[in-house]
Amino acid sequence: MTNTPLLPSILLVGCGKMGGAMLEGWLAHGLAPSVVIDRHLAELPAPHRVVRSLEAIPADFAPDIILVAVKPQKANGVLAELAQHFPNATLLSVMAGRTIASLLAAYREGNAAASPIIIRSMPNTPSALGAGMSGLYAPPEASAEQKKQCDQLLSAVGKTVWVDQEGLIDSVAAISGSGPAYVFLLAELLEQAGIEQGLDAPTARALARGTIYGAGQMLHQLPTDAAELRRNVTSPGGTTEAALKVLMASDAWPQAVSTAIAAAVKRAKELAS
Ligand SMILES: NC(=O)C1=CN([C@@H]2O[C@H](COP(=O)(O)OP(=O)(O)OC[C@H]3O[C@@H](n4cnc5c(N)ncnc54)[C@H](OP(=O)(O)O)[C@@H]3O)[C@@H](O)[C@H]2O)C=CC1
Ligand SMILES: O=C(O)[C@@H]1CCC=N1
Repeated sequence: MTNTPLLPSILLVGCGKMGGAMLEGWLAHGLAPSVVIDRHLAELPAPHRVVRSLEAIPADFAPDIILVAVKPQKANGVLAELAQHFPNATLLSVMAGRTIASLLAAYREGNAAASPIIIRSMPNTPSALGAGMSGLYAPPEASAEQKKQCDQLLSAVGKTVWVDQEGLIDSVAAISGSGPAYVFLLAELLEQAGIEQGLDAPTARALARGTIYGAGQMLHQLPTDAAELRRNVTSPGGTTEAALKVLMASDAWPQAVSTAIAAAVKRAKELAS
């Protein structure tokens, strides 16, 4: 554990791939005593606790933030239960698509008098390594302190940006929430293409992964535009130019990426309720 100040205390509901990735980062950072509701996790380092159900949460536990990281389609039941235990909670949702209005309606199914503040976020799995990229949106009724606590949590595991319209969280989901999957697909495809071109599998894998890591480091560390970094690799009449003529044809990557991102945003809107 580092000497940095403790992060806000949380009740983490849903400790799967995304909840688990963030928890890994937070535990490395120093989290105020927190509780995770999970059916699979065996234990957590003290003073944190894992419980199997809401009923098992210590009666005096009052988390700063309830972080909901279950599937958007499966949230209603647990939201209604949470509303009975924590009617005026600050909720941080990482669920793709689910709107604040739909989350509030589900909360009030469990307790009509509940009045939670719901902030939406869209993190990504590199948060497990402290290299996350998250977008957040807070409604006007959220206080500066509530926004600060949510930002602290996500800043502890990477970078954050705030958007000023709730609908833009769906765009964030399509770019950076899902984004690691696009990069991992590129790694898979580069590796396969390397094998097709005669490399043995471990060599193709090392080249593909090492290249994405190195290019990512350049994007991370240098202020240079991506387009200029690309041009710096592209010798006139050389190998890169030959490959980019294929990839940059208007009906190739430019169209495919734009269409793919639009499909992700459309899916987020379908998950709204
Ligand atoms: N994966 C990603 O890269 C990202 C995901 N998200 C969002 O994160 C959320 C979770 O996604 P992901 O982690 O991939 O999904 P997972 O299925 O890996 O995780 C969901 C977890 O929630 C648990 N769960 C379900 N119901 C309850 C409950 N009532 N109480 C406690 N735990 C419960 C599930 O347990 P069980 O398996 O036993 O049902 C599971 O462990 C989604 O809303 C998604 O939109 C956001 C950004 C990125
Ligand atoms: O695929 C999904 O719906 C979630 C949200 C962003 C990444 N994973």
